[in-house]
Amino acid sequence: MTKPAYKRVLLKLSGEALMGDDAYGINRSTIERMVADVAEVSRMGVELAIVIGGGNIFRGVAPGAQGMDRATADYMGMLATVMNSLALGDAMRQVGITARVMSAIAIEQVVEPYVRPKALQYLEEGKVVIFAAGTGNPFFTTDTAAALRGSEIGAELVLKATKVDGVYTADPKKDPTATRYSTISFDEAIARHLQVMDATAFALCRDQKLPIKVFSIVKPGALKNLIMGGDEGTLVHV
Ligand SMILES: Nc1ncnc2c1ncn2[C@@H]1O[C@H](COP(=O)(O)OP(=O)(O)O)[C@@H](O)[C@H]1O
Ligand SMILES: O=c1ccn([C@@H]2O[C@H](COP(=O)(O)OP(=O)(O)O)[C@@H](O)[C@H]2O)c(=O)[nH]1
Repeated sequence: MTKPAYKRVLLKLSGEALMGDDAYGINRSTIERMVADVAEVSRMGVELAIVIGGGNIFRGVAPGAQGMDRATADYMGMLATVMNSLALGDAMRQVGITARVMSAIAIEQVVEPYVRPKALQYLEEGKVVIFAAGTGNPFFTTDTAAALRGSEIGAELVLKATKVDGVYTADPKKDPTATRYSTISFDEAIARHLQVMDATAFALCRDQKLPIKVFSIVKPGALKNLIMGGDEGTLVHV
């Protein structure tokens, strides 16, 4: 059997992708499918850390948050990521994968706090680590949390799993003539204001020389193919 191309990666799962075709919340079959993909990679011996979004439950800049203090709305968004993280951790347990949820916000009765050496220990033990509550700070996103935690744990790659299959010249949901890049530099992605990830996340990864792969969460087998070094999605590089 050929070996995985990576030893340690950080996977960013979009909260909205968890909705599947539902209007909000967590779609059961969608989470089960995602977990099956993650479990397959974890069983190959790849050390896997996950950051999950919260957009399926709450988004700080959503219409429902209109008139709210931005920081308060963002804290609600971070708490939403804790719920998704718990759901994901439990779904992993059900397929026999040991996962540990660590929160950037102290809520000790619910999940253990994020402590970097502990996270590294779990990864070395082959456990999947799920980083909840984003960066713990308002005005940031879970994409930035992925860049931050990915840098902290020395991941070789940030994998951004999303609804589109890569980075396009424009938002493919709005512009059907948009074309996909197979690779793009951080500087170009930032300069062109490509909205697939926020500029803070791009800039942090650029400074840390941490490449990002944007790929489809909907395409079956894409995660495994990517881990095996296959051509998938868009590589964002220094
Ligand atoms: N240049 C672009 N290339 C690819 N996707 C883009 C681009 N600009 C905007 N998008 C949008 O960004 C979304 C991906 O962002 P993502 O963070 O996964 O969504 P979420 O906000 O649910 O986390 C896609 O659904 C796509 O419609
Ligand atoms: O470090 C962080 C991470 C997230 N959030 C809030 O949590 C929400 C959900 O995260 P995100 O939008 O990144 O999730 P996704 O797009 O992946 O569903 C955001 O809108 C923010 O309001 C935040 O304030 N700080």
